[in-house]
Amino acid sequence: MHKPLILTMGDPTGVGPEVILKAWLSGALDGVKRPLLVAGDTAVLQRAAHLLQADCTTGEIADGLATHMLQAGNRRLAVRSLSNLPAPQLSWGHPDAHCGKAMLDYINWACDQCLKGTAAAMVTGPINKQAILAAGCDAPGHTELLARRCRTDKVVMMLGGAHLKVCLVTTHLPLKEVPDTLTTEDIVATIRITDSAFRRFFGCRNPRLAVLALNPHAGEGGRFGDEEERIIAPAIAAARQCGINASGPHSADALFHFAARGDYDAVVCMYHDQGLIPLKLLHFEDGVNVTLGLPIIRTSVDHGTAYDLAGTGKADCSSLVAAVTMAAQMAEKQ
Ligand SMILES: NC(=O)c1ccc[n+]([C@@H]2O[C@H](COP(=O)([O-])OP(=O)(O)OC[C@H]3O[C@@H](n4cnc5c(N)ncnc54)[C@H](O)[C@@H]3O)[C@@H](O)[C@H]2O)c1
Ligand SMILES: N[C@H](C(=O)O)[C@H](O)COP(=O)(O)O
Repeated sequence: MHKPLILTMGDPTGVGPEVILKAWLSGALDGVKRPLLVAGDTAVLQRAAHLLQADCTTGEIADGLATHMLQAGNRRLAVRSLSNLPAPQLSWGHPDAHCGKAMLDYINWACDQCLKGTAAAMVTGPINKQAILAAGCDAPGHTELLARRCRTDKVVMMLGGAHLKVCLVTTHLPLKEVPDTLTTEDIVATIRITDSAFRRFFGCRNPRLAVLALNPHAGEGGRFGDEEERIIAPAIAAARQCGINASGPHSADALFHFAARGDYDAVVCMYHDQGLIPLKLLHFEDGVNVTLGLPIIRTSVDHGTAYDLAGTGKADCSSLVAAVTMAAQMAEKQ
């Protein structure tokens, strides 16, 4: 029997519950060869089913990791109900600390199942970082939270679609702190983790990694900044010494064109928006967020809680479908 993929429901007041149900009800996940199990809250999922006008019933079960089952026609979805939120009273887009705690409980439980080997991978729905802070967790997102829980020092946030994959050296911090945060060691570690994950999970024998500059025109020989010469070029040289096919520092403005046409397997970016603007421009619908370097497999939707859409039934579930599909593919290579 295949181990399940656990889907964490994310913020109960955002679009997470809706995109999970939409993907399940549409049949878009039928091709996934592993059982799916939602770590969430049955009452909140029922509310999402109402929103989608789906005729969906809920029942209790005790079946492996599941405690409940949602049924719509002949479709069944296993659920581990980990919170008992007052679903009808939850206000769309306004998660309180109880919602924040629930989001954390879903993630921590799913992570622990993956660490124990009772699940093959986890796929996360979008959370609200303020709400988890209100519940006592100061991690800026899943990436850091999972790194801590798995006791892993260095992980890499990768977002990707068919045409472009970006790996970030720095993630959630003020832009003005980026230059002082970049170090040669951290860039080398990002390149190494990316290289190893692309060999293992994405079928690349010798991954072609483009490493970006920080400044315009790669610093223009020092005229527009010296991070390229001081920090980034030495990292590329060190990676190449280890046999990694890394090149750069490339000017960020032009490089994405060549990466998207297939000249590189991944682009190593110095900061969040450097990588995620081109990525979401090309792949907002079908992009997947993956944490590389963990001892477990974690993929995620590439979008957030979309409060402007929450409660309307209009959220697109393509990214969730892509994230589940990628988790299943990665699990085959575990
Ligand atoms: N994986 C995660 O947990 C994750 C990822 C990104 C952002 N976030 C969080 O989400 C919150 C909102 O962030 P944001 O506004 O930057 O990004 P967002 O992705 O929530 O919204 C940006 C825009 O994209 C649209 N959008 C998002 N998801 C969509 C979908 N499934 N279908 C159609 N349109 C969609 C929204 O309506 C909005 O116009 C923040 O708290 C952020 O930290 C969480
Ligand atoms: N930077 C991600 C994005 O914009 O999609 C996002 O905030 C996710 O962060 P975590 O996976 O760490 O929650």
